[in-house]
Amino acid sequence: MQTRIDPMQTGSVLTGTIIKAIGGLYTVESPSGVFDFRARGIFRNRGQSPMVGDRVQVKNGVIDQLLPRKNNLIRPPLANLDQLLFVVSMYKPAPNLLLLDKFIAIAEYKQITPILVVTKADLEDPAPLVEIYQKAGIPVYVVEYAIPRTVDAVAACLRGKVSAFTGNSGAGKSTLLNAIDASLQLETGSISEKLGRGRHTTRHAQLYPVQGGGYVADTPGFSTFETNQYDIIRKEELAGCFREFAPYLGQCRFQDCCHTAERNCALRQAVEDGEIPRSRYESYCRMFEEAKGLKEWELKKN
Ligand SMILES: Nc1nc2c(ncn2[C@@H]2O[C@H](COP(=O)(O)OP(=O)(O)OP(=O)(O)O)[C@@H](O)[C@H]2O)c(=O)[nH]1
Ligand SMILES: [Zn+2]
Repeated sequence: MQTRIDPMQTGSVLTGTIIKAIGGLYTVESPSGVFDFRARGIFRNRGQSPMVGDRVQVKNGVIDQLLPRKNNLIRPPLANLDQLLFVVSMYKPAPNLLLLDKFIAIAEYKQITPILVVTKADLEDPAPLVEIYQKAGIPVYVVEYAIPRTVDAVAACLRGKVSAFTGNSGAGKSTLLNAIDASLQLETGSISEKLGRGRHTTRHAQLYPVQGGGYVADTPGFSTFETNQYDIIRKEELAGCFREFAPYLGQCRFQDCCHTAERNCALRQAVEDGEIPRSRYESYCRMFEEAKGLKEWELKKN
């Protein structure tokens, strides 16, 4: 624990987390309090840019050093995420498993824990979806607003972690955050108030402290996680982004097995045996085909 210091005082050093970034002004939460700082010009020269979620060192009232990042997303711009909660509704919109598996793979690739949150379970039986993802080893929460503990369970999984929510329009993100806000008591007011306003106008992200530790990230008016050219996974690395494939990798007849059409493929056998969910395997094959078509220059940006 740092002792309380005046961050503007000459010679002072402070370490904290950027919780907000607007127009070159960074809000840093530290053991000494919450302060706004600018960053040294050197970052711009190096093409580095401090991001929300970054751990930084502040010297003489200026952000002087970015501490190493665990991971980062480009859109929304966020560093050091621990977990991504994918909000998927059972009905209108219906689940799109290929899209979901793409996002999950990107999270795995960036070493962000994927978590599935199923909504509108009152409108359509969630059991088949839950079975697929539980079998895949991904944490699944089914939210039913008539049963408060199902909301509390989601709130509890946020404590002590840096989390972000994402999902299709209409999947129920705002509804969920509203419900969570009460059981979680997010500081600095309600996130949900910021959701749905100024949609697609701002792209900056913000971290909201969670009582008991941790943060929830939100991008005002924009909480959809986008895939873009930065989120491309090489075909050789793709199988490693499906956690339930792990026990079978290296077990195939051919060392360089792509697991798409080869004979004596341990992974394909596991699908036949019902050990790997078929829909997950199909997503892998679709993504593998897409990754095969990538040009080297598209991968360099990663
Ligand atoms: N029946 C039912 N309706 C729900 C549930 N969750 C959300 N809804 C409804 O679904 C609609 C969309 O929910 P929102 O929370 O606005 O969805 P969103 O993901 O925030 O959508 P965007 O703001 O477009 O990104 C609203 O009419 C909600 O009342 C649920 O669990 N059951
Ligand atoms: Zn194989």
